[in-house]
Amino acid sequence: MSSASVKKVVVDTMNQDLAKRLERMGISQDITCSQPPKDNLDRAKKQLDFADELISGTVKNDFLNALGTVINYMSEAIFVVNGNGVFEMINPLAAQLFGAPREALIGQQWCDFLGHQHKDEYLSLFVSWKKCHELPSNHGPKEVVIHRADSLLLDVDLSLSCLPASQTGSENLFIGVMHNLTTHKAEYHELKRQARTDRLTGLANRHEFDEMLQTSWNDSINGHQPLSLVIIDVDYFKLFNDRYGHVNGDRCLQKIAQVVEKALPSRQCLAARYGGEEFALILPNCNARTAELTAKRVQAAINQLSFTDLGLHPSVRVSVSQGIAVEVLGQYRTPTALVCAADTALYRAKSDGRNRINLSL
Ligand SMILES: Nc1nc2c(ncn2[C@@H]2O[C@H](COP(=O)(O)OP(=O)(O)OP(=O)(O)O)[C@@H](O)[C@H]2O)c(=O)[nH]1
Repeated sequence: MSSASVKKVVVDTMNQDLAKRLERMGISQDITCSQPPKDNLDRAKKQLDFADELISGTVKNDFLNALGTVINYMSEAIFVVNGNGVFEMINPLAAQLFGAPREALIGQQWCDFLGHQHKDEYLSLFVSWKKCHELPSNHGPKEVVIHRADSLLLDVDLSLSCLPASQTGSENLFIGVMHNLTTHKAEYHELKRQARTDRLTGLANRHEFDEMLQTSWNDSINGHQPLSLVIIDVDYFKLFNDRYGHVNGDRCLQKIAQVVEKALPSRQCLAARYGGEEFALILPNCNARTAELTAKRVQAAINQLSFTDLGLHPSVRVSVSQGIAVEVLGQYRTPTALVCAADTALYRAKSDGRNRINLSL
C-alpha cells in the first residue's frame, strides 16, 4: 500500500495509546480516533491490527515494506529504531529476546531495554548520530546486557547499522541485529571453571594456585600484611595405593581435599591440589600462629578419616606431613622463594618421622 492510501485510513478505536503511537509516526493528522460502537468491537480490533501494521512499518513505503517482510523471515533477531531510538519494526526473534510481544514493543524507547551499564553509551550514540550530517558509522558488534520486559537479564551481542534517509524515504533509521549469548556465556564460564579446577578433588588446580599466590604476594608486599603458605603431603601414599588400589587412593585424595578446604581460616584463603598427593594452602593476612593452628586442624581431621565406606578395615588411617613458610618482614624476595621455604620445611617434617608440622624459620 502506498503512503497516499495510508492517509485515507480511519481508525475507530478506544486505544488512545495507539493514537499516540501513530502520532509519533507522523501520520496522526490523517487518522481520526473515535469510540467504536459497542457491537462492533471485532471491526475495531481488525482496524487496530491494521494500524499496528502501519506502525510496524510494513506498509510505509516500498523499501520499508520489503525490509519489514525480509526481517520477519530472518533467522536473526532484528529490530529497527528511528533517530530517537524508538522501535519502528521488530521481528519475532528480537521480540522474543526483549521478552514482550511485538505490539507491546513498537513505539517504545529501545534504550529502556538496555542494561543500566550501557544506557548512557547508546543514548549519547543516538544524540551524536542525530547531530551528524554525514551517514553515521555502524556500531558494534558489542556485548551488551538486555533488561527484558519480564525483568530477566540477557547477554547479547549487538550491532547497529544505519539505513540512510535516502532509502527509508523519511529519516535515517537504525537496524539492530542481536545474537543471544546465553549458551556461549554458560559454556565459557564452565570452561573457565574447569581450567582452574582440579578434576579429581574439585579444589583449585596448580594454575589457579600460581595465579592466586602471585596476587596474594603483591597484596601482602603492598599492604605490609603477612602471607602464609602451607604445603601438605600425604604420608606413604604409594603404600596406600599398592594395598587398597588406585580407585581407593583417588577416593582418599578426595576425602583429604574436603578436610583441607574445611580447615581454611577465612574465605580469602585458597586450598589447592599442588601435585599428585600434595596440597597447598595460601593464607593471606595470616601470621605463623594462624598457619600453625590451621595445619593442626588439618592434621587432626585427617588422622580421624575413616575409610570403612570404601570397604576398608576401620583400622586403616592416613596422615600428612606439612611445611609452613610465612612472609612477614620481607625475608623472601619472591613467591617462589616462599614456596621453596615451605617445601624445605615439609621435607624436614617427612624426615623427622611424618605426620608432623614444620615451620620454616
Ligand atoms: N590414586 C592416586 N594416586 C596418586 C595420584 N597422584 C599421585 N599418586 C600416587 O602418590 C604416590 C606418591 O608416592 P611417593 O612420592 O613415593 O610418596 P609416598 O609414598 O607418599 O611417601 P612419602 O611422601 O615419602 O611419605 C605415588 O604412588 C603416586 O602414584 C592420584 O591422582 N591418584
